Amino acid sequence: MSNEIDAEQEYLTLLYAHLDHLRTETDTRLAAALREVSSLPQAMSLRDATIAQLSSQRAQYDAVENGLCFGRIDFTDDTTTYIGRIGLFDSDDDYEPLQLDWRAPAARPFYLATAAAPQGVRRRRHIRTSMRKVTAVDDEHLDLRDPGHGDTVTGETALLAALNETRHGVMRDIVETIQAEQDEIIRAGLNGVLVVQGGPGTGKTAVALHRAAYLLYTHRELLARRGVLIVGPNATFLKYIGQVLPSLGETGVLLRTVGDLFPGVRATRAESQAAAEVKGRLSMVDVLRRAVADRQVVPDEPITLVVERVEMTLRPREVAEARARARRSGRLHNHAREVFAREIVDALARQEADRLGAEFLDAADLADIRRELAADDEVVATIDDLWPELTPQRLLEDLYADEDRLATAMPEHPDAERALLRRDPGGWTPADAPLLDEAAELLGVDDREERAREAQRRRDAEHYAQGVLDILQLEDEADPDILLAYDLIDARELAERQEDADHRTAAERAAADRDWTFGHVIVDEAQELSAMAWRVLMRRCPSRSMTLVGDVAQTGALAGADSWADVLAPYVEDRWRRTELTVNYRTPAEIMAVAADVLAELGAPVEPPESVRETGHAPWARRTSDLAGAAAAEAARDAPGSLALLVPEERVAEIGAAVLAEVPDAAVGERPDLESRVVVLTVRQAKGLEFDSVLLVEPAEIVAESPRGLNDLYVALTRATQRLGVLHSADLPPALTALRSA
Ligand SMILES: Nc1ncnc2c1ncn2[C@@H]1O[C@H](COP(=O)(O)OP(=O)(O)OP(=O)(O)O)[C@@H](O)[C@H]1O
Repeated sequence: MSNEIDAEQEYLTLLYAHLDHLRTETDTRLAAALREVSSLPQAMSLRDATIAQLSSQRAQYDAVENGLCFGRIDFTDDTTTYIGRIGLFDSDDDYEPLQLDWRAPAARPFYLATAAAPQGVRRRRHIRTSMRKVTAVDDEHLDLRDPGHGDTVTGETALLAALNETRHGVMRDIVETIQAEQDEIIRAGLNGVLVVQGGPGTGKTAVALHRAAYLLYTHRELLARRGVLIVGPNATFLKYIGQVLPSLGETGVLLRTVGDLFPGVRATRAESQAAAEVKGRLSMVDVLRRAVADRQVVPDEPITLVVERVEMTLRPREVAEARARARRSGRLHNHAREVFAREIVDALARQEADRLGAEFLDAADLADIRRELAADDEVVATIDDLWPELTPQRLLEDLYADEDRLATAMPEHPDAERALLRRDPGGWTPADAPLLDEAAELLGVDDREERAREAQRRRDAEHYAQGVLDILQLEDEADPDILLAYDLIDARELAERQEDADHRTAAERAAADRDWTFGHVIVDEAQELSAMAWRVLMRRCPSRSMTLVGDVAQTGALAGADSWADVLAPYVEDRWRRTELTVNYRTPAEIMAVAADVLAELGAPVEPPESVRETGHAPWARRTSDLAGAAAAEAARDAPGSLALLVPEERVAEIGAAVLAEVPDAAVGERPDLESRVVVLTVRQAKGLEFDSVLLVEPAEIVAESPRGLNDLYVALTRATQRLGVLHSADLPPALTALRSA
């Protein structure tokens, strides 16, 4: 085998030499572009675009430094293909491929070929490396006639080696060992809604991220322009997965929680599960509609105004008429305010005309009266009281702070009303963000000034572009057969091209723009999203090009989903595809046997995934009257790898303090550092994460804490890659019988 390693080392060295050459070449071009100076804005804009493109290229070369090449397939016709993180080509040999990008169609047999369906592959080789050194090769012989068949298929495969590695709080890519059922999903077509249902540890997150990388590679032009959005359940999770796409050389993807999708709002405030559940209900659309309507006021009594020392009266009937007209205009609240204001001014102008004697006034006099009234402070203030211009933030803050407003907006739900009442403004919760977004849809942003500025800017740009074309025309009075710039492009088009000179990535532009629509949206832990959150995502993706990965047996949020069909019916009816992942790569069989009983008790319409391996570590349970002390002692033990203590919400403070006393660098709190060896978390925080060992504290309490407590228990049990222990003072929940007998 050492000969084989030497041979692969030689090839790998050649590949790295190519990578180094590409780096140097890019650096040289980058330096040249940076030196370029021109007084022509177009030239500078082109320069900036070149710099942006070269910098991103350079970042990609750095990103693929580790594990540049990881595979090789030998075909029965004696050809060989190397597979790696990016494609490399030999410029001295007609650009023959030296290695294929893992996403290229020709690389597929590396992931799909089996002994039963070898696809012309004789041997698949996993090349394991450390830095730039080959450390091992694992061969699989797929052609049964091959003399080497049977020699090396035993022993630790690259997959098991990857699965048994210790975890350090940061998710890694799986590009070297993607399995066939995962590959099918990663490479599924771009269009339509694809649901990936899969039990814990089946690689849903990994598949979602690799799918993003695959789609960006395959549909680069469209997706670089429109952007890809990946939605995850919380900031800790996004940090956990944040390195995977960059390690695959892809940086232009927007990673967000739903709470962060409303531009300018960071939803970090905490709230009760009950309040979040109410805010997630679809009926909140009507609640917000009523809340807006409630801000369009008709007074019970006439209003007296003093304009220019003259007393005027605005009668409820006149306001009601103005409101009816404004509502009938069909415009959004902030836009219809203009109609309302005009009607109120008209009503006051009629009074003034009557006072002065209408028969003595001509049209110009009436227009003057209207203008003066419309500019009068007291009139403006009155209109503001009756039909205020509202931001989404103000609408929600005022609603939450006022029992009467809540009662009007939610007449059928007194309990829900109480859940929403809060008097201190102090920030937004994740469940508020979809409501702010919905409110923005109902209110409309008064962007007239912004639009006027934009129109003027466009006119200026076109005017300038026309000047440039005129100059080119003068300079090029040459052969009429030669196509010139102005034959191909007009001023408007040239101006539009300059617009593209906004060199922020699509992800950066999208993050700042509520009206942005993405080329593709990927949702992880999609079962957690509320009906209101789905509305936001569907607005951001009218093409419905979406990948939704999740597990309806792991739903923890009270507003989350029990069924994919229920979630999707309002948007695509039954026009969506469902696919399933069935193999659990994380949780060993010993732990999955315990978790499967909980799943059965849950009664969710899904099968437990099958574990790909055993570890030989039996899960254990121990009763103790001192939970915090026992948990801290376990945390202090010198066990290998990472350890998560998963504890009931109510006990985080107590157990966190006890653990910190023993292990001062343990991570505890709302934004824990997952790279710490010991972490104390609630199940909500641990969703989607994994650790070498898990210590579950008082499972009965975790079950009791939420109507979805059994789902939470299922999630908690399936977080470990190696070992599971349980500490309890109360009886274990009945679903943990297997553990009891263990
Ligand atoms: N093909 C693979 N090769 C190597 N590791 C894999 C593979 N598939 C999955 N894994 C590993 O299995 C673990 C679980 O994967 P992942 O977190 O994507 O699962 P999940 O389905 O999202 O789980 P959950 O539903 O519990 O959040 C990760 O460590 C991942 O790297």
